[in-house]
Amino acid sequence: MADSVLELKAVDRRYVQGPKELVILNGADFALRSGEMVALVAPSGAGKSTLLHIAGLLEYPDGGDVVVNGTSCAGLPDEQRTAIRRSEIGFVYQFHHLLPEFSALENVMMPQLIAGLPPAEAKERAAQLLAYMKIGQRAAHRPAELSGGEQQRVAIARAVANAPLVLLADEPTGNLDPKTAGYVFEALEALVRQSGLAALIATHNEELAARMDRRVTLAEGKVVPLPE
Ligand SMILES: Nc1ncnc2c1ncn2[C@@H]1O[C@H](COP(=O)(O)OP(=O)(O)OP(=O)(O)O)[C@@H](O)[C@H]1O
Repeated sequence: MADSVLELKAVDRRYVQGPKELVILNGADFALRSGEMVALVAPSGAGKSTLLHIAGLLEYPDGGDVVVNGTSCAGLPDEQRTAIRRSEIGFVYQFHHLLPEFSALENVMMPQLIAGLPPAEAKERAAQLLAYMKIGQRAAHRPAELSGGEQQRVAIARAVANAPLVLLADEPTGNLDPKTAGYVFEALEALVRQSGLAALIATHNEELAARMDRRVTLAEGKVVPLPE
């Protein structure tokens, strides 16, 4: 395994807005080491989602490279980027993006079935993950029958269902009240620590950010450390 499971190398991202160019990332470098949890803390509009989408191979940078577990993704064909994303990266969004017509269990099984796992194995792993997230008793419920905190716990279980190396989370507790956010973050943290995943988590929540191994922010298009 490479020392850094995820690297951004001199990543550029600009948006053109009418006559103006909005520079979001400008030669941004970042390395996420195996097993570490890093908080990305920056004001609204600074580019956190942009950085996570590029790191998660959901968007292309205008320049630079994303290296996932030693594999350079610049110039890779779409199918290979998708394959790397599916096997190595789990994504949690602020809003759960669960499939409404499927149960919690089926939602967590889905990525595993897409990856070709036999249904019985996918089901067993999904049930284990939901139990680990303390939501096993809600496995048969559809997303609309779950609370916001429960939906996010299912979304987290789904994100790690394929045993990725890296978890990227964009304000995973941003939509929850502080108490529920605390519970959900605790479950997320326990899962990340237990499975040895590396995680980059964008959050506005200073208290949660302080619990991670280190904190970074965005300044002038670059990723810079925040003081301890
Ligand atoms: N497709 C796009 N076209 C033009 N501008 C965009 C596009 N996507 C994002 N932006 C702009 O880029 C900037 C960074 O957006 P981004 O969503 O990455 O910020 P953020 O730090 O995640 O913000 P928030 O905390 O509010 O979610 C914002 O000013 C946004 O308006």
